[in-house]
Amino acid sequence: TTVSVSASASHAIPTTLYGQMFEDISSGDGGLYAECNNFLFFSALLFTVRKLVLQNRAFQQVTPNTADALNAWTSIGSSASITVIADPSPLSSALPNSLLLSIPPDASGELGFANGGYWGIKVAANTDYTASLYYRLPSALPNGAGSPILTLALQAEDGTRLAAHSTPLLVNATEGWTHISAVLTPIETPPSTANSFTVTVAGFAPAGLEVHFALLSLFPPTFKGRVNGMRADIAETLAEMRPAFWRFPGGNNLEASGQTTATRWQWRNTVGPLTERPGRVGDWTYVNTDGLGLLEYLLWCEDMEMEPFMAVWDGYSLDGTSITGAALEPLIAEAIDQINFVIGDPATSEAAALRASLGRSEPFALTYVEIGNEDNVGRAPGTYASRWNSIVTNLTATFPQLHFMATSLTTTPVLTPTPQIYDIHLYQTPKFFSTDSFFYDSFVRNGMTFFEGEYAATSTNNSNLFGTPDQGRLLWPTVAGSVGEAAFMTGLERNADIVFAASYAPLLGHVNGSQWTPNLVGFDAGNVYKSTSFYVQKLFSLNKGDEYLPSTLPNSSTSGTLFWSVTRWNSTGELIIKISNSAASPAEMTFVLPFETVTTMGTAQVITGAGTASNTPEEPNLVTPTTAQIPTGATFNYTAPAISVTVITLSVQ
Ligand SMILES: [NH3+][C@H]1C[C@H](O)[C@@H](O)[C@@H]1CO
Repeated sequence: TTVSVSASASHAIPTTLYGQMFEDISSGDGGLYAECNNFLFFSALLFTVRKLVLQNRAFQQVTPNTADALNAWTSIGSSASITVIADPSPLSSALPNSLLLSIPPDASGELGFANGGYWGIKVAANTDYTASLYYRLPSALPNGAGSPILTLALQAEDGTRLAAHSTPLLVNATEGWTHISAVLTPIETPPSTANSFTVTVAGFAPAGLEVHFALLSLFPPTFKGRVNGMRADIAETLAEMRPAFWRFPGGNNLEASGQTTATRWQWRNTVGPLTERPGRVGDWTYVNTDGLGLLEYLLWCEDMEMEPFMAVWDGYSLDGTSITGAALEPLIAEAIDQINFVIGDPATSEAAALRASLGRSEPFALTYVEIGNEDNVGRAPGTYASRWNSIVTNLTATFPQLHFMATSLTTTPVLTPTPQIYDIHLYQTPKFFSTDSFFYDSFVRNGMTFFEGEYAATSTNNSNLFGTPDQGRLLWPTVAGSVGEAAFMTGLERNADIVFAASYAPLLGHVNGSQWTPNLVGFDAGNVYKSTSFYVQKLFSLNKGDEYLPSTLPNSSTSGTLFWSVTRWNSTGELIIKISNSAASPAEMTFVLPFETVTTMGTAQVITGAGTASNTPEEPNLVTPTTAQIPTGATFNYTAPAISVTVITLSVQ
């Protein structure tokens, strides 16, 4: 195949082209959000039947006085008993439940309870873990009872205490809640992640003891040291691909999961002190703590130098019901407040003043707001057109500088005002992606632009893209799937005059249990797993170029197996040639470049392997990119390996 390249760019490659889509789908609580204790409750849910309402660090949205409500906590000491209760004088109205530790008279020893982390807690020597909790004593201890000692500790599987902090219980803390926080710094690294966070009391009077506990938290070091921040190893992996944007909070998890609007994601419940965040029954079978909330998302975008692509709820519930007309008005007001929390002026907007009160008076950068998620005709009762009209008319009037993204099908229903942007999602087979990089070539150029907000090869079975593994569903991205996605992405670059952003979905998933596979990045308590598709996303994102150079078109028929795109960094003239070869045999290519002086040595970064090969926890680095110097020139040959992605970079004067 000979590829002749034009010297003059046809269009820019937008800086926003490659980014990340996020929603809490075994990815926030128990993942990117660094709180350890959540992991445990989350795992309890995943291990047990879906019926459970997920427990988390603050017993949010659970049924008190049930075994389920304790699911992830285990008592320490046979005479200690623990129960989750609806506290008669709760820590806050947002957190009405607490854990009651009861120790009977004449008990002795260290008694309490433990939390085993989400399939474990990673503990490393010389690392600071911030443990905190609230406690209160329902009744004063008898005089002369002395002060029982409360100990927060990290404990290894064999019972070794890795780090501990002890403090006397304030025996007169009978009415109010006492907050304690301690930094636990182990001096040794335990042999596994099967560690526990323990809370124990000792030295209590013969009369026994009752203590209420609430909002028990254990944080490891976070990305950039942010308080209530992100798990550093996962964050650093995501940062590797230098994403240009972050779509949040969903995805399905934005939506209302029941008949009522009460189950939608509500931004106000996700900001402010953790004691004021009630949590929410999310759309992926577990309760979200909402410890990862709107402000945390916005600060994360700044820490990662990403643009927020923020969604507002649009009145659609995942059960297919939706609200329109006057009933939407309060939700439109809520969306206006949500946007004002991000960009408003504290002097004129209460929501912006709330942001300022939380320490951020300056507005955040925001350009794009998505109206709902996947609210296409197939899922909504055809009310998207009226909801879009009500919402966007109001938001445009209030925020004329923002660009709103529609989530319905581009062909129907007709929307007014006419959307400037549609968010298109595409889940398909590796073969589809390998042969359909021309998806956008036929789109009319009428000013409409597109956000490919979710795409992934999900299954080898094109008649069941979301089935089970034995029906073809991919558990992990495969080389064939990643090669297909790369072919598709060469098409995104060829059509970057109308496609301004794209993100693989879902971004993150826990390898011990999640609601969706495949995911771009997997993780467990101690590790992060980079998939073959992650490497493709990273290679393309780091080697974007900023202008597209037209070249000989690939074979766009369904027999096509070889796809490429040529871009350039305008400032340096450096060329980037991305190639996807999905054929089982190598592809001989000749590149004819219209430049006088082309370097005779270029760099080729290659991802290749068996089509069914995946990076898994068992073989996390089975397929990783290799880098080689290759002979180049004004005309040069390159052999694209079978089932491979190549990114060639070469300097041109
Ligand atoms: N159903 C998929 C599409 C939806 O937007 C996401 O929540 C899901 C996983 O990426």
